[in-house]
Amino acid sequence: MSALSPDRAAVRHEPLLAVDTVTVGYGGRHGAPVLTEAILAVRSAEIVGIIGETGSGKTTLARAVTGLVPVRSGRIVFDGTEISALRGRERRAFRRSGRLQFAFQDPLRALDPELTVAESVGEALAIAGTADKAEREARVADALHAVGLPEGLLDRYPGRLSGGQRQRVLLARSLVTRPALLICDEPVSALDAANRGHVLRLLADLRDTTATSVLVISHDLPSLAGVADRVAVLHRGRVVEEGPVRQVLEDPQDPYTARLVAAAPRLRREQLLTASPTPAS
Ligand SMILES: Nc1ncnc2c1ncn2[C@@H]1O[C@H](COP(=O)(O)OP(=O)(O)OP(=O)(O)O)[C@@H](O)[C@H]1O
Repeated sequence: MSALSPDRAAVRHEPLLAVDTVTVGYGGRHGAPVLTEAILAVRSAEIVGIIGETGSGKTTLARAVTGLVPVRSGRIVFDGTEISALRGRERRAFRRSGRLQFAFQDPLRALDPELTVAESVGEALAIAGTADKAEREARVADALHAVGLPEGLLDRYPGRLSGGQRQRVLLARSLVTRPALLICDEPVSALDAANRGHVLRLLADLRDTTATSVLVISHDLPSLAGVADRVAVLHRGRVVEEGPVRQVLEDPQDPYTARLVAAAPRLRREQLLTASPTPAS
């Protein structure tokens, strides 16, 4: 597929997630659409980045995939199920399964201040129906280990964690249900350079060791360049370009993408990927 003009071929090969000509708007059927006929495919063990300026519709796309806003037209298929058509009990069951997880934009507000790290991370498992307490504790410990957080933080409340630690707790909470697809909305925007490198590397490790697919939303092109296999460029609610990250960065076909690339700091993919992890405590 060419980088320009994302086409329906991308969704014919039954990827893990297929967003097929999806239009979304707020304020009822007469409000202007903020996402127009969006097409996107995420395959197994692939990191796909969504890039676009503020207000371009990135979060709306993620919210549509997670069922938080209804689609006006088009369909969203996840692992063979048309999730945009699920209603009521079926939709609740799908959500509870934790197969598709969404880590929100703001790590401070997304964590309940009244829950310890252990309670926060364990909550997702309890919701997913993992009743056995010992199993829950083991899975919580595994998830914390996976994101590089020491077990000593299990009993801490979010108010006593750094921004980087909170972001990792959020990731641990999303990972604990072993999702097939993880959607991260601006996972590194609140972090300093060292923590940013660590979180991006975590996402890459997750893909490589557990074949988890990740959809990463960011307005920061260098961050995406360091971790994504493919990127989709959103401009005014439309996917204007989509393709392998190197191709899109080195040979942008859409004028808007070309402007984004030209404006990005000259950070090289290799530099980001070799950023060494920093201790979390
Ligand atoms: N709940 C809502 N009700 C009405 N309009 C909304 C709502 N949420 C978002 N919008 C509008 O939809 C458009 C897309 O917003 P969205 O949050 O998806 O953009 P974004 O690309 O994620 O932006 P940012 O990078 O600033 O997070 C914007 O014009 C925004 O004002």
